[in-house]
Amino acid sequence: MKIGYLGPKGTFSEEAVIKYTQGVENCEVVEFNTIPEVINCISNSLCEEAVIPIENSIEGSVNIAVDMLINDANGIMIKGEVIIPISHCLISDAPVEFKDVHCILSHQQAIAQCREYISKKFPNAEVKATDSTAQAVLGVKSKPGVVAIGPERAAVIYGMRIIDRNIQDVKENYTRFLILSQKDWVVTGKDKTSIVFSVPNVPGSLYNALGVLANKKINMTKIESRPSRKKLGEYVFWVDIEGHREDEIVKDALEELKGRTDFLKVLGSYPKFK
Ligand SMILES: O=C(O)C(=O)C[C@]1(C(=O)O)C=C[C@@H](O)C=C1
Repeated sequence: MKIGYLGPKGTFSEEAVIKYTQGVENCEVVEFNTIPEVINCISNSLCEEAVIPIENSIEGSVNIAVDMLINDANGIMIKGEVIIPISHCLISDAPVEFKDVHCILSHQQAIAQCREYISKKFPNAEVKATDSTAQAVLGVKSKPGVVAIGPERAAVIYGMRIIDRNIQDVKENYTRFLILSQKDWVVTGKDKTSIVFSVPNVPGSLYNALGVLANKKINMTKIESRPSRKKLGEYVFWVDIEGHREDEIVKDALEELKGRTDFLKVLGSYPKFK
C-alpha cells in the first residue's frame, strides 16, 4: 500500500506516518512537496492513503487542508487520525551566534507556533515560508546566518546543527493529522465522525442544526467555521462528533440534519486516536 505525505524526509508529517504505520506491513511511503499535492494523491490514484496535518494546539487549523477537504476533495474520506507532540528546534549548517542570524526559514504553521520566540530573539531577521520544515532545514545548507525551524529528526537526517530546542511558544504542543483514503473506517465502538455543512442565513439556523446533536446527546468534539468562498459573511461549519455514521443514533441525526442544512457532507467515520 502506498501512503502519501508532506516530504521530504524529516518532516513532522513523516513522524505522523511512522506512528500511523507502526506494526503495519507492506507500506510504501511517497513524498509530495505541498499539502495540496498530498491530498490530490488520493484523487489521482497515486496512493491509497495520505496523511495530512489538520490542526495544531497553538495555531489552530491548517486552513489549506481544511478548505480542500470542504471544497475540493470529492471522493476522499477520513479513515483515521494521529496526534503527535511537536517540538521545534532552531537549526543551522554551521555554528552561528544569534546576533548574526539574518534569515529564518520554516513552514508557515511552524513559524506561527514560534511567533513570540522569533520576535523576541530575532526582531530584525527576515522570515521566509517554505513548503515544509524539512525543506527549510535543507535550505540552510552552506548559508551562514540562515537558520531553520524544524524537527530534531530533520537536523539529524541532513547532518545539521541544533542551535536551540523546544522553541515553540507553548511547550506542550500537539498536531493532529488525518489519514485520507477513498473509504472511511468500519465501526469500532470508539469512533468519531467529521461532517461539514452550511445553514440558511436566518436567525437560529446554526442553533437549530446543533440542536439535533444536543437532543440526541451526541457529543461534539470540534466546531469550526470557514468562509463559504461564495459571499462575504457566509460560512461553512466543520463539526466533529462522537460516534460512527453507521451507529443508529448518528444515522438518525445525519438524516435530521439534512433537513436543517443547505448542504451537508460526511467526511468520514474513524477510530478516535488513543
Ligand atoms: O512541515 C512539516 O514538517 C509538516 O509536516 C507540516 C506541519 C503543519 O503543516 O502543521 C506539521 C506539523 C507542525 O504543526 C508543523 C508543520
